[in-house]
Amino acid sequence: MSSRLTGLDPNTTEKLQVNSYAPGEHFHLHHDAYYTGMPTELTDVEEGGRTVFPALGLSVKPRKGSALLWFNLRSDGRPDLRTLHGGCPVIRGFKWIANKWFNIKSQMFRRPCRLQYDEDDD
Ligand SMILES: O=C(O)CCC(=O)C(=O)O
Ligand SMILES: [Fe+2]
Repeated sequence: MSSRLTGLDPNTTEKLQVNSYAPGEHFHLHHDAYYTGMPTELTDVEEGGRTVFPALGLSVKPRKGSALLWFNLRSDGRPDLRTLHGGCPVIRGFKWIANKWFNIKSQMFRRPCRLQYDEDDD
């Protein structure tokens, strides 16, 4: 299912990773080394638990059944530093997410390294 949504090669993915956060729990700001992750929200959270991207000015409220997809690495394999993100503390309720990680290996045919240099990539 996730390879249909992402258009990526499903052969170099990690096993589905399920994480839960109780009230007060959070995930510090970080960059992920996988090519892309697709956290899928398994629950609605009463309050808090947003996923935030401070460099992009984005904050996303967890909603049951929704998935977030972004590319941590550029097509040349270097990290895209704009993807710094974290999970804000849950205030009320519980947050459960399932993460599907795609490695960059074998994605060169689906998302080839571009010949054109794009300044937006830096
Ligand atoms: O819980 C979140 O909103 C973010 C989770 C995350 O970034 C991760 O699992 O790598
Ligand atoms: Fe992450």
